[in-house]
Amino acid sequence: MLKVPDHQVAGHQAGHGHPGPLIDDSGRFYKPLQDDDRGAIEAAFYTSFSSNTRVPDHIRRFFPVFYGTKLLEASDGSGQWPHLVLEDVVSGLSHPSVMDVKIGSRTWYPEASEDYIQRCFMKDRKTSSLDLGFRISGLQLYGSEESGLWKPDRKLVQHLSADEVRVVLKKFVSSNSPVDPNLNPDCSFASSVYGGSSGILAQLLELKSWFEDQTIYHLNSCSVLMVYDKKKELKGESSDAKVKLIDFAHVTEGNGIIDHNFVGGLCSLIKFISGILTSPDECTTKACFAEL
Ligand SMILES: O=P(O)(O)O[C@@H]1[C@@H](OP(=O)(O)O)[C@H](OP(=O)(O)O)[C@H](O)[C@H](OP(=O)(O)O)[C@H]1OP(=O)(O)O
Ligand SMILES: Nc1ncnc2c1ncn2[C@@H]1O[C@H](COP(=O)(O)OP(=O)(O)O)[C@@H](O)[C@H]1O
Repeated sequence: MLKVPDHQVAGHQAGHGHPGPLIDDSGRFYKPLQDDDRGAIEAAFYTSFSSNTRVPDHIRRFFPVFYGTKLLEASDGSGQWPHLVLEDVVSGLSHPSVMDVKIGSRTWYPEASEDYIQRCFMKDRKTSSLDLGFRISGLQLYGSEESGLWKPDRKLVQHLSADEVRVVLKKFVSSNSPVDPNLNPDCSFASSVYGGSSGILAQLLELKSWFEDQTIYHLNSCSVLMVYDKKKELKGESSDAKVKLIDFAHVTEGNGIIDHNFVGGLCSLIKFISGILTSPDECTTKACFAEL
């Protein structure tokens, strides 16, 4: 049975004349192809990437598995619509904590239309992208049985300062309530989710070392999705923290040049996360929580 995912944290949702993603019980995520160049570019990227022998296997695991495209009844009831069939990277998690981080200080690229460049330019300048090299596009995490799911306003999280971004990255790996402005995030899962030989930081560093060298693709406006199961962390079990790259609607050819916009953003995100691991107790001002 297909259903609308409640774990979607950013991107287009059903409404305003276009369908949104769907999931099924077998762990697949169906992303509607956008009906302009973006759909064709993303489908072409997945097709090229899946068969590109220059992509090492240890890097391939950071991308959702691609199962082709399929015509499906659109989630907004508008009829049959082509969808990308992808691995649902959140499937099987009971209390999924999910954060979508759009990488790059600029989301525009020279090949785009002038109108698109102008829109991106304004968004990059107004959000944290220009200052930090990335912006949090959206997130969700479980607070507690009482407070339930915390899904802060997307527009708010995109515009945070460096201090506020640090707070959100701390909340993401904390056991205490994310909604209480008087609580300093305890970072009790930082070492298991961000740290360790297979944690999020190690995965980001592995990606970085490939992106410092690869010149095949430029991942414009692409996101890092960070995912783990908070329920497992609360029970002291391994939560299989994962990093996946998503959203390839603006990929262009690298033409022998490294994707320095992506590498820069990744380095900046890495610096924030490694700072939390080395100084989890660093005092965070109350003003930062109040905003959220
Ligand atoms: O429609 P909006 O204003 O929500 O903007 C979309 C963005 O949402 P956000 O600015 O983060 O709230 C959205 O960003 P996210 O994927 O949510 O991070 C995309 O940038 C989307 O453009 P495209 O599909 O990548 O070409 C953007 O869609 P377009 O405006 O380019 O259609
Ligand atoms: N393969 C996937 N598995 C699970 N969730 C996904 C997957 N791809 C995307 N998502 C969810 O959908 C959101 C939007 O995806 P994205 O590809 O960025 O769409 P858009 O092109 O509309 O911006 C992400 O923030 C994430 O929550």
